[in-house]
Amino acid sequence: MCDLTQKYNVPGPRYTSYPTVPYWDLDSFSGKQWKSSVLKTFQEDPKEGISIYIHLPFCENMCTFCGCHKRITKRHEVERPYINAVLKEWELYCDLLGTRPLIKELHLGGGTPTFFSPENLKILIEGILRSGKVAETYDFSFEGHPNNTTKAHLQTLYDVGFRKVSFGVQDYNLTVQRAINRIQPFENVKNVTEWAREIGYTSVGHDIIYGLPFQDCANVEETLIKTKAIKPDRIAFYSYAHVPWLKGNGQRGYKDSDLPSSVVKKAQYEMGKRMLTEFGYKDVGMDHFALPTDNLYKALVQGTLHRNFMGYTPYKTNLMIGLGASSISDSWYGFAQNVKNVEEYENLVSQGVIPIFRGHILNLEDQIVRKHILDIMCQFETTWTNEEEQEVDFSSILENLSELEADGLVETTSNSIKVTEKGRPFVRNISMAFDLKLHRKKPNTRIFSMTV
Ligand SMILES: C=Cc1c2[nH]c(c1C)Cc1[nH]c(c(CCC(=O)O)c1C)Cc1[nH]c(c(C)c1CCC(=O)O)Cc1[nH]c(c(C)c1C=C)C2
Ligand SMILES: C[C@H]1O[C@@H](n2cnc3c(N)ncnc32)[C@H](O)[C@@H]1O
Ligand code: MET
Ligand code: SF4
Repeated sequence: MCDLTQKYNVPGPRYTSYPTVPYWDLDSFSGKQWKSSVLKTFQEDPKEGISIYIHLPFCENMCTFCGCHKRITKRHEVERPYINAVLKEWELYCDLLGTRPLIKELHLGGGTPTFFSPENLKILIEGILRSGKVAETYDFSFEGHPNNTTKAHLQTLYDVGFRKVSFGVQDYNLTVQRAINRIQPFENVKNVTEWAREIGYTSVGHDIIYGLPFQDCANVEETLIKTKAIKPDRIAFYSYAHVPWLKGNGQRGYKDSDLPSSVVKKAQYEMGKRMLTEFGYKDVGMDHFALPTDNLYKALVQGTLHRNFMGYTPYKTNLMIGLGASSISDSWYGFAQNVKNVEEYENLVSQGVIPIFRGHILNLEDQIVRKHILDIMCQFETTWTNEEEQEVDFSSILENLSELEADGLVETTSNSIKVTEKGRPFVRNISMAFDLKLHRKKPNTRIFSMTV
């Protein structure tokens, strides 16, 4: 296993989208095209419903491992103007759609959604729901910080329809916590998990990371043993993505040599996977484990699992609107990203402008490749048709896969591939074989994190 780990430990995308952001064709994108692609998808099937992602970018403290877009502040006066801007942006989209959309999925991410007071979160959600209708089956979720999530946060969001929450845990070891500037006692995680259950949340998730600075196998083991004691319904078991070159993400305070080697990292993953399986969790797909009772695992079994910018989700909608600074929207025919700076975001919205600054419209080849990458990520297999072969160079994809096949990670036929059990930890590498844009133009600077 070690040899394969070293062989396949290369920089690679996480495929929350295809094409990945660095490969968007910015020149042929315009706001006008974006709006018409949103409208086209919405009108194709208004009953399908839409997903909404809301980015809430503030945190009180900077965790130095974090790769998310956030702004560190203790000034809570920022809450109201930000929420007003998000509601205004939502109004701009509702005007474009011309009718109250059906909302199937709503996710609050960050940053730290629980930086905001329960009252302000209530204003936000009620404002969103006023211009939309909630679908019969719906999924509302948020990311909570165990250090500042209160019973009032959990109750308030429950009352407006939230049933799913995930908490950032990362690691329980104090040395690791000091290195990532995130002191977070087990008690805090236990409390918020228990409160969520008492209130009636049906899915509580914990995010755990391996590959953190100063973290060895024993730390991951200890973290998972503690986790077992409170048995969250879902566990995101992430590989630490070291991308200090991304502007403003704050990854600092430790040296590259403080990070576990790729061999240790792989051992942490293997051990974690073994332990989680013993504890009764199912491997759902890249990074995700769930109890068999959780709807993410049920979606995997039923073949309805989907992946978008929020990660894995049990529901697929073709239209996903991302609100807030830095959010990415997906209209199925295109992607668009909002400006990242909070002031610029608020200014543009107040002028009545949908605040996107870049995007990509998918051509036919992109659409076909995206479908197969999604199938690999969500179903671990995919099959293509003769018609698709007219548009996409599958022979070069098969060629890209030949080495992965020789290593026993995939099984291929002339028009299909299946990821083997041994190949599962390498889904990023397998997806890369389909990424024709990456093969045509290899990045000449560092962009992606390592795949292991
Ligand atoms: C809560 C924070 C977020 C996490 N993922 C996203 C957010 C807002 C969404 C997201 N993740 C990436 C992109 C860029 C689009 C793309 O390249 O497909 C978006 C919009 C990719 C990404 N995520 C992380 C990194 C370092 C990158 C870019 C480069 C790469 O692909 O390696 C780090 C990271 N962020 C989150 C997780 C769980 C994670 C690493 C495991 C959460
Ligand atoms: C939303 C979740 O994203 C994860 N997360 C944030 N930044 C990184 C990173 N650089 N590497 C891996 N996981 C990360 C954390 O586990 C957080 O809780
Ligand atoms: N900010 C929260 C935490 O760190 C949610 C996950 S990170 C986006 O716990
Ligand atoms: S991990 Fe969460 S709390 Fe920490 S900086 Fe990132 S978004 Fe903020």
